[in-house]
Amino acid sequence: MAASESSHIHAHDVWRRYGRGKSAFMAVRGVSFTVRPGSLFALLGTNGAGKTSTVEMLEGLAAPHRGRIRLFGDLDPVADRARIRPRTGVMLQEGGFTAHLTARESIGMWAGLTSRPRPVAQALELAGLSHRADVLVKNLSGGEKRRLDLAIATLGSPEVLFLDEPTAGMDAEGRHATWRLVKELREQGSTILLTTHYLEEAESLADELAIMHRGRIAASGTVSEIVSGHPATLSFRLSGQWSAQDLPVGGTVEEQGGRITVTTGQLQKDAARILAWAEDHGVELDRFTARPASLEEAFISIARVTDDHDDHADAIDAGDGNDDAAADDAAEPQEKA
Ligand SMILES: Nc1ncnc2c1ncn2[C@@H]1O[C@H](COP(=O)(O)OP(=O)(O)OP(=O)(O)O)[C@@H](O)[C@H]1O
Repeated sequence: MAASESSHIHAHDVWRRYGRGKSAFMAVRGVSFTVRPGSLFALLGTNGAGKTSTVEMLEGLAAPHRGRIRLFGDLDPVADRARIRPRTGVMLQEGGFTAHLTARESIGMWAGLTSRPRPVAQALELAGLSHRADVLVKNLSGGEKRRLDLAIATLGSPEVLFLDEPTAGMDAEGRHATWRLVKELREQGSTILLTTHYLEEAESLADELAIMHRGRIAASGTVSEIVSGHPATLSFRLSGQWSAQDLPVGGTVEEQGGRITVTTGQLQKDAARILAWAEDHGVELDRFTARPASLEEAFISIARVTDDHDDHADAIDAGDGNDDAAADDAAEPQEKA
C-alpha cells in the first residue's frame, strides 16, 4: 500500500517559493513526511525554517510550487478544500477574530459553521476561558486569544487538526491545559500536526517529529531515533588520587570542579568499561549518571551541522530562483507518484 493510502497527511518532495525572479526565495525545499491516522506529528525548527510555510500548504492556503500533498488518502488540500474543510480543524499563528464579539459569541458563531460541535460552555472550559467568556475579543490578552483560537479549532473534534505554534505566548498553565486538550483529542482518534518552538512540548506530545532547518527536514523519527545519533553523556566524581587521565575511554573526557563528564557515541560500552575499571581498582564513582543526548542537544547540533551544507545548497537554489523561465515552468505543480 502506498504511504498516502495509509496516512491522513502525506507530503512528497514539497517545495514552496515566495516571489519571482531576482527576489525569489525558496522557503520549503523538498520536504517529505507521512502522518499516520491517530498519531501526533510535530514539526520543529529554527526561526524561518519553513514550518508555517509547510503547514499553510497542508491546510490548502497555498499550493506547493513543486511536489504533492494528500490528506485522507487521496484528497488534494487546494482542489478538494470543500471536502476537507469539515473534517479538519485549523489553528493559525494569527487567529482571525471579530474584535467586537465576546469569547462566548465567537465560539458560538463558529459552532454554527462546524459539524457536530461540542457545547460552547465545554469548549470555553477546555480552553480555560470560562472566566473570560463575556470579555470582548479585543480586550483578551495574547495568550487568551491563542486559547480562543484553540477552542475554535477543536470545536468539532476534527479528524485532522493543524496547530501552528499553539502555545506561543501562553503561560505555563495555558500550555498544560493545551497539552491536556491535545492529548485528549488524540486519544479520541484525531490525527494532529503541530509546529512548535518548545522542545519539551514536542517531547511530551509527539509520536514522531521532524526538525526543519532552512527549508529542509534535517532529521525525523521518534525522539529516541533522533537523539540516538547524537553523543550521550556519562557523569560522576572520582574518589582518591584518580583523575580523568586514568579512565579507560577515548573520546571527550572533561573534568570541571572535580566532576568528570564523558561524551560518547557508545554509551553502553563506555559505561560498562568505566564501571568495570572502578570495580577492579576499588574506585568509588560518586553520583554516577548516564543519559542519552537530549532533544535540545540534538536540535542544536543538527542546526549547526546542516548550516555548512545549506550554504552550498543556497547558492544552487539561488540560481534556480534567478531564472525566470525555469521558475515559471516549475510554478506548475508536478504530480509525483
Ligand atoms: N510572504 C512571504 N514572502 C517572502 N518570504 C516569506 C514570506 N513568508 C515567509 N517568508 C520567508 O520564508 C521563510 C520561512 O518562513 P516560515 O514562516 O515558514 O518559517 P517558520 O519556520 O514558521 O518560522 P518561525 O519559527 O520563525 O515562525 C522565512 O525566511 C521567511 O522570511
